[in-house]
Amino acid sequence: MPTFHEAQTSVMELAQFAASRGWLPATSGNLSVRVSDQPLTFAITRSGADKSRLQPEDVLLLDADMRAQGDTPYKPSAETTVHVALYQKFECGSILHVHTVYNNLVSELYAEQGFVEIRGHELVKALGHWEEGAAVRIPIVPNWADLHRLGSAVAEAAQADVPAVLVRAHGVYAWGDTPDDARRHLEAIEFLCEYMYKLHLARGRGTV
Ligand SMILES: CSCCC(=O)C(=O)COP(=O)(O)O
Ligand SMILES: [Zn+2]
Repeated sequence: MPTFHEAQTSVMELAQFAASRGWLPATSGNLSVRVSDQPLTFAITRSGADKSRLQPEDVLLLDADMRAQGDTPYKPSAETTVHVALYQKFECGSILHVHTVYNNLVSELYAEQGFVEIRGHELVKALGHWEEGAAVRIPIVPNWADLHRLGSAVAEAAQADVPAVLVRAHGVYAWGDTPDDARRHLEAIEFLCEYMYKLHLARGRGTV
């Protein structure tokens, strides 16, 4: 498990990476790294920070009740509820939440069935599925305004073998055992969302 200082640095590096891809527009998104298990503590971005230029003080150490450890004038991410619910369900070490046009489009296209299925695509290997013709179903949950309800909905929908949940017309939560794993999963999910949307368009035009 990392120290708070190490986790803080990881959160800042992850934010730099996601921001460089344009995945954290208009202060959206939140990122966290687990620091301890029992009791649960984790480093997470503060609410409203511009995640493309985080300073160390923009990353807070919180407990499972979302109380900041140590002095800070800042409030934790409004979506800390989702991070806590996922850390309590899984032993993951890092959780990343981003808003992108492609993950939003896919969440709308497949919202009614409650998941998007990706079958037989090479990049599902990056999500841990190496078997022939593997399929993954990424759950899609409503964008509940009540953030405790949103946290419960994401955690209930989350499956151990698919490290992501889409929130309709909002964004995606992706996680992994380590910050690098979470980042790889997020990159794969974003690639696959772009692919699924463009495949949908191409099929509509009859070009594939
Ligand atoms: C300005 S984006 C709306 C809130 C949101 O969805 C988000 O991801 C950022 O919220 P935070 O409190 O973590 O800054
Ligand atoms: Zn969000």
